[in-house]
Amino acid sequence: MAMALPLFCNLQTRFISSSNQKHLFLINVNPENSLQFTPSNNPSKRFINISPLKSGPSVNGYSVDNSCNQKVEFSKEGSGELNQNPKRLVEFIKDVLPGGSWWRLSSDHVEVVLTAKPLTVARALQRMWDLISQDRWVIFTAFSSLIITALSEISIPHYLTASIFSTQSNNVSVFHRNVKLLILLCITAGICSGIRGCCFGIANMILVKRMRERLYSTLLLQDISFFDFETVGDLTSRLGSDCQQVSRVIGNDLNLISRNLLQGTGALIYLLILSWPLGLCTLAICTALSTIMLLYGLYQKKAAKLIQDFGASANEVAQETLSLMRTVRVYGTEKQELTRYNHWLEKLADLSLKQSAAYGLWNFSFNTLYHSTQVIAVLIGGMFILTGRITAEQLTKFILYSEWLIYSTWWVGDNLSSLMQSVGASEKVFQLMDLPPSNQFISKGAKLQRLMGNIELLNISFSYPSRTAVPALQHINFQVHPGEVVAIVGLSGSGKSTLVNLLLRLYEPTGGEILIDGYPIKDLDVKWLRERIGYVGQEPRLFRADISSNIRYGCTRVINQKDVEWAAKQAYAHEFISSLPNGYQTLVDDDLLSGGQKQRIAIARALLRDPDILILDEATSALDAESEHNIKGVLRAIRSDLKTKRTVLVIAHRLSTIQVADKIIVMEGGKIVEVGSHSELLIKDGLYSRLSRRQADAVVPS
Ligand SMILES: Nc1ncnc2c1ncn2[C@@H]1O[C@H](COP(=O)(O)OP(=O)(O)OP(=O)(O)O)[C@@H](O)[C@H]1O
Repeated sequence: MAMALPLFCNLQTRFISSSNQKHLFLINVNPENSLQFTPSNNPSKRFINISPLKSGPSVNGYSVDNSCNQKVEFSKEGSGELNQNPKRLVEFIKDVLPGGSWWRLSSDHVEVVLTAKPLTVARALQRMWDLISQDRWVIFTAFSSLIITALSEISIPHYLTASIFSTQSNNVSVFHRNVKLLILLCITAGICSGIRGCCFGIANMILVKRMRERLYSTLLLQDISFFDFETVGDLTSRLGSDCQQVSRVIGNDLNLISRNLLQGTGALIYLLILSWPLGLCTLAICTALSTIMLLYGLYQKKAAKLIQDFGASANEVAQETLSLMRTVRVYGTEKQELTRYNHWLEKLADLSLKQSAAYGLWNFSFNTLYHSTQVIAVLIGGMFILTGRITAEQLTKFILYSEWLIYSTWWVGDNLSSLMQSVGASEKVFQLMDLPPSNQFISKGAKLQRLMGNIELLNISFSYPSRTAVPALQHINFQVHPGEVVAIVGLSGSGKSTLVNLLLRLYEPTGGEILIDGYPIKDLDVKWLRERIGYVGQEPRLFRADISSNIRYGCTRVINQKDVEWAAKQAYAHEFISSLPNGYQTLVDDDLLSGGQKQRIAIARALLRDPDILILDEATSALDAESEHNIKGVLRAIRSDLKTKRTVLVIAHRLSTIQVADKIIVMEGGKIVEVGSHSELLIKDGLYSRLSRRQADAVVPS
């Protein structure tokens, strides 16, 4: 079986960062060498995964058409060829020997030039301490009991040996005293070890909870453009498995490292006191062990970081596929999706293989060095006994303590590598946690006494942060007077929803200014403003909750069930809700209702807020003809009812919906091309009248 590693001849993905590390760019180098920059707020993001599938390069497991893709073939069935070619055999051996190319950990052909300063262990521990410091009593209790346990345990071999040798010399009183001390030490070590375990467990739980809390709240306060770059799968992976991995630091790694460091130091001092030449031999072996351990730890840290990344990518694919299960089923792409998921699983397996091999090497080194300590101790110690420099009791104590020392070194090494892994995993979590909240949540804007609903757009231009080179809106100017019903129409992709996004301040315009009641929108308190806007999006999503809660969602004024039902009646949703077995208490989610029903609930949600500005973005697209007629009735009522006078912006493809509008704005390619009433625009015989005619033709058979 041959494994193909494609060379990306026409597409390279690189990450560079500007000096403040806050702006990253994705650069696509195409064959003409023109560069496309895509900025991001998120320093940690792998914007795109370019990785080889068996058939060629891919974007997150999807194949990318790359006609001039060159392939370099590596044979997995190397052994057959290796037998025939001794030169290849030598190369193969060189590759798999420690330090060879097989051990190299590659981040899947995505070259990360710089994301943020790599996180050191000290810095990671400092960050963890910041999170947990307000409950420092747990840590102090844990460490105090750890010290008592370690000291008790390390004293046990001394009294154990002394007890045995005191019986040999028939010294009963010394024997009794030693046995009593042994019992006391065992009980103390047992109790303190229990307290230690419990306190470290609590500290762990507090750490994970705070990390998740902090990360989640940081994510919730990010600009909407941040979510254009990040995927849900990646973020949930950071919140889930990455935080869990980090939790091992206090409960496991630090706990064991401290205990063994303490006991190892105690054992070393004891050994040097017993016999310094023998002690120095053991120390030399432990130093060799520590060096190997350090290298192994660094390797594990890098591997862990990659495992987190690949795990997040696998999660991303699974999340996407499972949430689009209906599409997958209808198009019969189960196999393709499995391949896409498998792609990341294979990468994970490959990494785990390297990790296991490294673990094997580490164990081999440990075992060899451990047994050499025993041999050296018996050899040199035996000679020392023969020359009368030490007693048999001292040599026994020496062997017991040197074993203790070497095991402590091994434990420290093992847990240090686990600590490195956790630090590797925490890197992205802390990077995300460090993202500053969106400016909208920091700046305190003005709150007007009341919102009249006058909207003015002055020379507005905009391009999405993820596609800065393509303008979505260009030099838009229009005004909506209070109480007016204004419709925005145009071909798909002409920028209608983008306009709404700017009005809702989901994005900030790149040029021009929006005025609300004469005030620049960016000077107004964004929360206050949004509370006064009712918005129904193109594809309203429902929360997994009962219908009543879904309608009440986000409503800040005091309301009761009657108000909820009033809003539902206004949106012509009351009838279908009442026909459900549990009425307004029926549990729904995004999949349990039809598109039209979801839209009606969303319209009820918007109306319940009693907004001064109502924005309906294709809010009637999924409604049947009768419901649409009813909604048109709502629009008419809004226009005529002076009590509920509000400014209404309607985006609609079905031009029949918006004939009642006071003004119709026609858009094309991000620009306004026509403005007028329905009849004025028909007379103009421009884009609107063309669209109108086309829709009429589609309805009336010729
Ligand atoms: N989050 C985004 N990131 C990058 N580009 C976007 C984003 N959302 C929309 N665009 C692009 O902006 C342009 C305008 O899109 P917009 O959604 O405003 O069109 P629209 O007129 O509302 O279309 P439709 O009637 O199909 O909803 C399109 O070219 C679209 O591809």
